[in-house]
Amino acid sequence: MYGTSEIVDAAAPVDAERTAFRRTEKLYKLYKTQAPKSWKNQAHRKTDLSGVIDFHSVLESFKQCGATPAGIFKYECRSFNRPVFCFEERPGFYFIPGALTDDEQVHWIRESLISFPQPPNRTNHTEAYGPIFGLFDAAQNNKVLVEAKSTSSEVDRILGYDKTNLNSKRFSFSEYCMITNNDESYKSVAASLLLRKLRWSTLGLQFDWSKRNYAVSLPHKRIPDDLCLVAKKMAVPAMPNGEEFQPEAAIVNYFGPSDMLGGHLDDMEKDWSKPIVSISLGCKAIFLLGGKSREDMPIAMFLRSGDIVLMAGEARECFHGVPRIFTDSEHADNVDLLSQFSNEEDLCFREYIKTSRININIRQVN
Ligand SMILES: O=C(O)CCC(=O)C(=O)O
Ligand SMILES: [Fe+2]
Repeated sequence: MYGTSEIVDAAAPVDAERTAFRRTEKLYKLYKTQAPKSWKNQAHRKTDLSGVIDFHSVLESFKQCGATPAGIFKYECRSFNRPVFCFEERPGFYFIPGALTDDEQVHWIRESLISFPQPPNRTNHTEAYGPIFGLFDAAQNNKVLVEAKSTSSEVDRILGYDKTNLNSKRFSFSEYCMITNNDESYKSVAASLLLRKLRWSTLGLQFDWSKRNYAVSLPHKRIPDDLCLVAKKMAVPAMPNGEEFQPEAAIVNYFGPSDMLGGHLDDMEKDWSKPIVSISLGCKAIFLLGGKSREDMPIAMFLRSGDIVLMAGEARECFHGVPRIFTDSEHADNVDLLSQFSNEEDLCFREYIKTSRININIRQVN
């Protein structure tokens, strides 16, 4: 539940200097109130959501009366048999509400947590720990990541350590009880904490965040065939006639309760006429679609689990970001999704996705 007390915006006079994108981000981002710590549920500043476009309502009213709100139109595409909406002012942006079924959402949440962070795919933890295998399973079984001291080739084999790889960091998961002898020389960290702090994993061609380009020389696997199929199928409305989308890389973003993704452009791919196919899973979020300048007023819209957006052509030049995810039961809009994880063995998925959002965005690089 949202509380009613608010913190006053300390930076009000500075606001005039900020860009329209920053001002809108500020409007929607999560602010904790300065409520006493003893309050059971920490209150949040109430956000005015009346200006946020809800494409599920747009779709419902379109079904009922065949009309769309001003500035939005239904995109007609003969080779695509589900509703797609566009903005008159943002050519190249496509919104496909409820594109994935519940079963498909469950599948991609499992894959995002189990398979996608597996080496050779890199994650935000690779830099610190080297390649780590079985993160989700380790978190589920309360394991701890421990620095491997042994140099035996057997350990190398188990850890998948490649002697030709200059990154010689080697960590592996261990039963908690195995490290209780308190040997100070061993660095260790709980798998559950690493899972909570998982921010991204990269599939296919690996993206190098420090150089902001695709590191083609890094070892990588092809994007899984089933993900390629979904991306090709969903990309159709945004593809030039007769051409097929060729998925080569994907970034998986993992959002915790107070995470946001600041305004940015994705400009490292060669051909901007090809779309980015962006899949939302888990908690509801607000997506901001700006213009070509940070000064252009962004359009705010909700993204729910199963929604897909495409950004191609001119929309590739538009700033965009995710200022907010909703993890409170009133706004998260994930009751149906959570009910899909009701078996005991699915508890760990349920606990994770109850307060998280996952975004898989798939790209054609060349
Ligand atoms: O999380 C989202 O919906 C957008 C992600 C995004 O823009 C990106 O990863 O470049
Ligand atoms: Fe992006």
